[in-house]
Amino acid sequence: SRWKRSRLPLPPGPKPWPILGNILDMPLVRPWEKYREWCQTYNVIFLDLPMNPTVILGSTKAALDLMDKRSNIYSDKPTSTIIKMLSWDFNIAFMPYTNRWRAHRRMFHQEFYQGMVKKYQPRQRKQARMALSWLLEDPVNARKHVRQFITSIIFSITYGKVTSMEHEYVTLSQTAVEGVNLAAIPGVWWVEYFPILKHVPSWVPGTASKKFAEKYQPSVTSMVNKPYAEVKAAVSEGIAPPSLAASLIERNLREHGGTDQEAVYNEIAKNVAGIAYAAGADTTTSAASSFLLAMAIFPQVQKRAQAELDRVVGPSRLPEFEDLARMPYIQAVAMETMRWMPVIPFGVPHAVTVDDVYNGYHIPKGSTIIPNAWAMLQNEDDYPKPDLFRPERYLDKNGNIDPTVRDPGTIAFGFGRRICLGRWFSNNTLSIFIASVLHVFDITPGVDSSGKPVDIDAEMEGGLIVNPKHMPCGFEPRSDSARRLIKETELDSDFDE
Ligand code: HEM
Repeated sequence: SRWKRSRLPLPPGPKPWPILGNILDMPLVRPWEKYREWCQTYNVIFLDLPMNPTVILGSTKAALDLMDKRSNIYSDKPTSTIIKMLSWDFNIAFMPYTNRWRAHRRMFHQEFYQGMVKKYQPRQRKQARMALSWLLEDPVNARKHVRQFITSIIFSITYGKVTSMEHEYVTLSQTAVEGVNLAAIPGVWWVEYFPILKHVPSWVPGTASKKFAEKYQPSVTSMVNKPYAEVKAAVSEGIAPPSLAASLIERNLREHGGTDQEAVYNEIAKNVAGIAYAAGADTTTSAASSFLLAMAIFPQVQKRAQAELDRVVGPSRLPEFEDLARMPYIQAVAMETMRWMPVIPFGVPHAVTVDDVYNGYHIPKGSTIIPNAWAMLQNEDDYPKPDLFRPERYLDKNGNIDPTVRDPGTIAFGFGRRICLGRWFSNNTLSIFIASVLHVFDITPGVDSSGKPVDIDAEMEGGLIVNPKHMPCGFEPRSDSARRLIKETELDSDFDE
């Protein structure tokens, strides 16, 4: 009864206990599966969590009805004690719906809107091509190479440097993202429901959140502060290579230097650069990894994609961005990648700012709204035989993209006013990688470093962001000319340590 400010009933849901509500019902592992089970009969489920009424949306219709059509009231974010304790609240995706969020979103958008991301394509193409030679030389470490090429794209655009995976900035961000991945699973941290716990010293048994924050928080702050400070110093010495951070710093000096606004703008610019890196690297790495896995499991998809590449690109060169528009099957492979193994399976929760009514149910003001993207993208009605990786589902009878089939990106990238700001950029990275890899390689499960055949299946693991549990290791050049094309990319490598 604690949330009932209306005569209407709350949405149905598992029966709560006194005081603890549904805390003990919250699934800690693969939560999206339990959410789907709860939503089997009703699209909208209510969970009574102390201090934190929570609504799970189990269908695309419910998510669009509320988070898109009513985005004026569904665009807030839940206040999370653990995210604050980790200092991850610099991330736009976790910011409340305030002027501070607007200022961050505006600045981010200026650097990553659909028309702007074209300028990043040469870097994306180059790094995707370098990944080809790494996959050829060292196929058993495919997972590392995928991460490396994507991290290099984002880091070089953001801070003007190409780094190795061992670089401090890369390891800092990996640790920071590992922290948020664990922190953002609803129900794991009791401090969310009993914030008093954050004041209990970390040596007291049972204060896991405090110890957890002590472990991860320093990496989060360093990830945001250190590379930005380095670029700032280089700008003042006049030696900064071109980068997003450098251009924001220069613009700030030009437009706000010496005014009260300078510090405000500087803080936003630092966060925007940090978010590009933090929100962009692991998400796109997950998508590119699940693409490789899907290819090893569904070889017939490779064959069809390769036939299209042979027709449009031919054997004597690698694919260019301009080719993509003429390759609907490759576009469909990219779309199916976003559906088959959703990168963020239960979305990034929103919050509703006023009491609302949906389908005759009362949705209390302040409720956390969790869109179960995985269930939406695995829904049989929209995507028949959802376990299968079938790019054909997006094509009409002439082989063109069929606009009547829902693009999984409209779910996988979130909803309404909070939809992902990096989606065009990320689509470009993924599409050029897909086209380049399929153009030159036949992908198979392969053998591991001890020569044992690699077992693969479609299992995914993780928290907020998931990754395929298994990665293929078989990357065989399709022909001599393919091998030659891969070898030519090696001449192009560059690293700044
Ligand atoms: C496969 C890749 C990616 C996926 C699946 C993904 C998914 C998402 C999702 C689900 C959200 C939350 C949306 C919501 O609250 O409804 C989000 C937010 C965001 N993403 Fe992405 N993302 C990806 C790549 C990127 C990249 C490459 C960047 C940056 C270059 C980026 C920047 C952001 C930002 C800044 C937000 C916060 C938006 C806001 O709250 O206003 N993302 N993303």
